[in-house]
Amino acid sequence: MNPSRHRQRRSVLFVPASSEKAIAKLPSLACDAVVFDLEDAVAPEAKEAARERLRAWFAARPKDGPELVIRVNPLDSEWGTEDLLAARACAPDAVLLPKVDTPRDIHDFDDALDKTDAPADLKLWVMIETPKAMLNVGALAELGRDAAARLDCFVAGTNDLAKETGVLATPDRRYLTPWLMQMVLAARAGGLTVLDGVSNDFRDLDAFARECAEGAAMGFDGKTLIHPGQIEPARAAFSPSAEAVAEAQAIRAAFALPANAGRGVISIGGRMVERLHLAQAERLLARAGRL
Ligand SMILES: CC(C)(COP(=O)(O)OP(=O)(O)OC[C@H]1O[C@@H](n2cnc3c(N)ncnc32)[C@H](O)[C@@H]1OP(=O)(O)O)[C@@H](O)C(=O)NCCC(=O)NCCSC(=O)C[C@H](O)C(=O)O
Ligand SMILES: [Mg+2]
Repeated sequence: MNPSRHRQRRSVLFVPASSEKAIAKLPSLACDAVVFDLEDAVAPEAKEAARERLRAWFAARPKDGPELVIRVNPLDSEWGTEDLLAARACAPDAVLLPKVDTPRDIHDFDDALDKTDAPADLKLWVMIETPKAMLNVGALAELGRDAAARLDCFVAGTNDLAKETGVLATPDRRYLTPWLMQMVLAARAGGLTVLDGVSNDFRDLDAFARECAEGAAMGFDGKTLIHPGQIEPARAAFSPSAEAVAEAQAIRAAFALPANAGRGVISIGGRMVERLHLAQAERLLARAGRL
């Protein structure tokens, strides 16, 4: 398994690459990953200066800190090639590709990266935000099954999905939820991490905490964020809770009892617990241990 797939991606903050002020704020922020945006958050006339700002920032990048990602414009847009070259020069941990429709788009981008002699450990994240990407999400995820593949992470683009489909983005996300679940399922099949979409209403942190809890329950690994105030609620929601850790420890302890050594299924507190639950508990404890 690719080591980057074990990284925590609970809180993933978008930062417009054009915003000097937002970039200057980064050392004080405790998010798991930062996505420097060259796409929708940057006006056409500001793209070139934004690339230059990124080059300068990455040249003095801190040794430790969050995972660093650059979102480029699509390769076939007027900014795509320059963005790709700037990303290559910055050497982030990953590049995030928006508006992907088909596996061909990923192959083309991968080939373009190879032509720049990009290192094999430069990862590729992909926005799932078009109707075609939704229809192809299983085939897109398949590309992550190869251990050497760059493809590492799906990011839900709920704003673009709403725009392209006409679906109403209600606060409870009732019309978007089936597609989000499909994305989680596909990501699991392909061994990818998968991040929930952004919440635009960044001042309402109660609603945001509910949306994070919902995203965690849906199986997302973390949430993409647009504002520093969203970091802490996301971190909390996507970390194993004290109750979940205690329950996992109880399952581990029960199976460690000599009386249960040869048993596949036991009962704990009136509930059936099988060895698959033990495996699940071990995974949760390992994750909690890494945090
Ligand atoms: C949404 C914002 C424009 C709001 O900005 P602002 O009004 O400045 O907020 P505050 O005054 O509350 O900011 C307080 C301080 O925090 C800094 N700040 C704000 N946002 C960020 C950030 N994202 N990263 C780092 N620092 C940030 C401010 O500079 C203030 O600093 P200080 O005064 O020194 O204390 C703004 O939050 C913003 O631009 N957010 C990011 C927007 C973005 O990147 N959008 C693109 C990605 S989302 C997307 O495209 C989704 C997807 O593709 C889809 O289809 O759904
Ligand atoms: Mg988008």
